[in-house]
Amino acid sequence: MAKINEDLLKERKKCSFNTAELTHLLDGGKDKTLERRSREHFFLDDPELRSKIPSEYLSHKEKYEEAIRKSCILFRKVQELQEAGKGGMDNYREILGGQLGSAILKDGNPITLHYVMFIPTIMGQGNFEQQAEWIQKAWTCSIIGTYAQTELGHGTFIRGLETTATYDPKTEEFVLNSPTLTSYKWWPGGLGHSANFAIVVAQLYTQGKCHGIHPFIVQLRDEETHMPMKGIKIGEIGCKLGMNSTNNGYLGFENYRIPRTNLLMKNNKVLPDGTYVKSPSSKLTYGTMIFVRVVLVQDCASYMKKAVTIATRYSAVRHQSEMKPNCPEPQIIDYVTQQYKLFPYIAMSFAFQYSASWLWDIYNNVTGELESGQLENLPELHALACCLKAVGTADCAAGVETLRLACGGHGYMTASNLPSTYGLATAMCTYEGENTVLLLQTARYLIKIWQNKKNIQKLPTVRYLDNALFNNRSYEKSVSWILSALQQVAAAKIDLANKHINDRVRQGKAYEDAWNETSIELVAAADAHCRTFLLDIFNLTVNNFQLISPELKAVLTDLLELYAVHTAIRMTGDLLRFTNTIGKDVEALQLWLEELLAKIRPNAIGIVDSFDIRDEVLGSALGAYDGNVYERLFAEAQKSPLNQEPVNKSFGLYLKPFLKNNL
Ligand SMILES: CCCCCCCCCCCCCCCCCCCCCC(=O)SCCNC(=O)CCNC(=O)[C@H](O)C(C)(C)COP(=O)(O)OP(=O)(O)OC[C@H]1O[C@@H](n2cnc3c(N)ncnc32)[C@H](O)[C@@H]1OP(=O)(O)O
Ligand SMILES: Cc1cc2nc3c(=O)[nH]c(=O)nc-3n(C[C@H](O)[C@H](O)[C@H](O)COP(=O)(O)OP(=O)(O)OC[C@H]3O[C@@H](n4cnc5c(N)ncnc54)[C@H](O)[C@@H]3O)c2cc1C
Repeated sequence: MAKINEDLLKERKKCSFNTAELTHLLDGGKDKTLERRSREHFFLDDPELRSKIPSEYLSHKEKYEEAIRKSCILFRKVQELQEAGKGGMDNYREILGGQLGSAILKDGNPITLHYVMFIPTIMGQGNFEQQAEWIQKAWTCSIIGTYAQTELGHGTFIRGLETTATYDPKTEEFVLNSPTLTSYKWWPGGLGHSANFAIVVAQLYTQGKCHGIHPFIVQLRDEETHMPMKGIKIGEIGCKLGMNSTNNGYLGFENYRIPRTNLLMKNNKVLPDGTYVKSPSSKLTYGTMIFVRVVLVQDCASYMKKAVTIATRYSAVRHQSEMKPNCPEPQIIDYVTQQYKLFPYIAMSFAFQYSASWLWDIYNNVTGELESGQLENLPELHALACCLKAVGTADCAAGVETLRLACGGHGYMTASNLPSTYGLATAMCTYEGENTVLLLQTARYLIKIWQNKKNIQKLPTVRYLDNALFNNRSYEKSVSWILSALQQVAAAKIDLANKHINDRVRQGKAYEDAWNETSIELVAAADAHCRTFLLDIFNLTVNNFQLISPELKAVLTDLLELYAVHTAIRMTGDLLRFTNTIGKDVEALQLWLEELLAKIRPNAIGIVDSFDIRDEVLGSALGAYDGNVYERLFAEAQKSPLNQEPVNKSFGLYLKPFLKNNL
């Protein structure tokens, strides 16, 4: 093992709690930690899954080819684990989610959509016969699918999609067409050259009537030759800010026929004669999107943990400037401004992990109810999933960028792995529902609840709104005070937005125009509501831990308090505007924040060590466990193809003649 950097050694000695205890707590138990480590060993120590050349130096085409090579090995290995009865769903979570997957494929996996959306859509939207026909093929990867919903012209407004599927009762087939350029499917992951099947979302026409968008299973390529089927126009959309090996594609149809039974018919049906049979809720078709939004919140925690581990370790190793004359240069982690860039994101990763697991439980309960035809809890789940996805991904992307900046110049190197982590994180703000649009969905729910509070006590995530407007508690240095103040802010923002919509309607505006004119406030209200949930769950979780050591409890309490105070300070204006808070209280909050940064300082390295992220997962010269930052940066530079020869041919071709001409 390489020699450990002296600063990190000292930091690790300072830690006041047992890091293994926190690792086990975060994993859900010691057995889970061991299972995870054994899974990491199984994947990361496989030489076949290593790259000889850093992916940044490959061409676009080579990147894709390497990604497909690795993806096939990766999923074959997942299948092996499943067959051996090891790990179950956790294997998929780790491979597809933020940690293992992005370690092996830094720039994204072209087959992800097969697991994250193709299979879940068949499971959620297919009837019994369709599941029997397709699930087995998909599980065993006899076919590879993607989820083709977004078009060149529409991503958000899915009722406006233009691809048509017109039923022909004579042949009992649907005929797919892309009537315009803007109707071309655009974006689906793996669609370009990887998938041979897709769930295609299209407007269903039968008996001369359009019944709105529906999901169809469509074969795109020949199963043997992989050539596009006749009537299918398909390709890749080109280079992007990040995720350059996910093979996002375009797709058009020209009178392309599929059997009637390829319409997923669990919810809506078309009978052989063309009769349309409607489901109890048109929104059941949107089920896969809820599923992905729910799992993305977990990914936010993963990316944040990764970025904060890199930046915190680097900050302990890096020395810069003089704090006092003629004294040694301090570690940059000793600058309080640096602590302010790092520690709130450590705390935030806990907040997101805990909320993600609550959301996952709520999702499972509600989808269980949907199976038995109970729909009443779907709107609350939808509203919560939308805001947590939006706030989680926005905070995660902003956090990764702050942490990259916290690493100075070296953070700008791809060898820090912060740029590609940012590429993955910022994409989440757009896909699976653009964040502003999702916050407006939550706001729509909150306004409805505000206007009719009759059943509010039955709705756990919004029941606080019943009386929060009048909380008015005087300042106390406690999480419970901050929570109560944030709840009052959320309630006041919803109330005010509601009032402004009503005022505008009274002035003669159409409700939709009044809504649009109030939408900045509506987004802010949904954001504030979401932040009350995040803090509430963090608080409940830490308070419910019974069997942990007092040392660990103290650290988690520090992190909870930091998360609370940091949130409150970011909302200072709102606190002054909507609660009893006065200037002196803001000063007290600021002092409390500084106190917490100082308390967390000696444990910072211990906490990020507890995340137990292997060096291969961090993939960073700045964040490795041994802290040998400069040696690793130097070694990474040697991998540049330009450094493989002392003189590049461009010298002879261009520089030399240019230099001569200037003599
Ligand atoms: C199986 C094995 C393994 C499993 C593995 C498991 C582990 C996995 C591990 C982790 C891996 C992660 C890795 C990820 C990698 C991902 C890669 C990239 C993926 C990216 C994919 C995409 O990017 S894929 C496209 C997503 N594209 C959108 O996301 C469009 C947004 N656009 C809308 O979503 C709608 O278009 C929008 C705006 C609502 C308006 O829709 P609209 O106009 O029809 O609706 P309205 O606004 O009129 O609303 C009418 C009423 O519907 C209500 N409602 C609306 N939505 C509802 C809903 N979903 N459920 C219930 N109710 C809903 C609403 O609340 C209203 O209710 P009410 O009337 O009562 O008020
Ligand atoms: C990396 C990546 C992977 C993707 N993978 C897939 C995939 O596998 N399958 C798939 O089908 N799609 C995929 N998508 C597409 C993605 O789901 C859409 O890009 C997303 O839903 C946003 O839609 P849009 O691009 O049409 O943005 P737009 O809706 O055009 O958004 C542009 C702007 O308009 C605003 N806006 C739009 N509507 C409203 C409104 N009602 N109120 C207020 N403001 C509004 C937005 O807030 C935003 O600021 C992917 C996208 C990315 C970036």
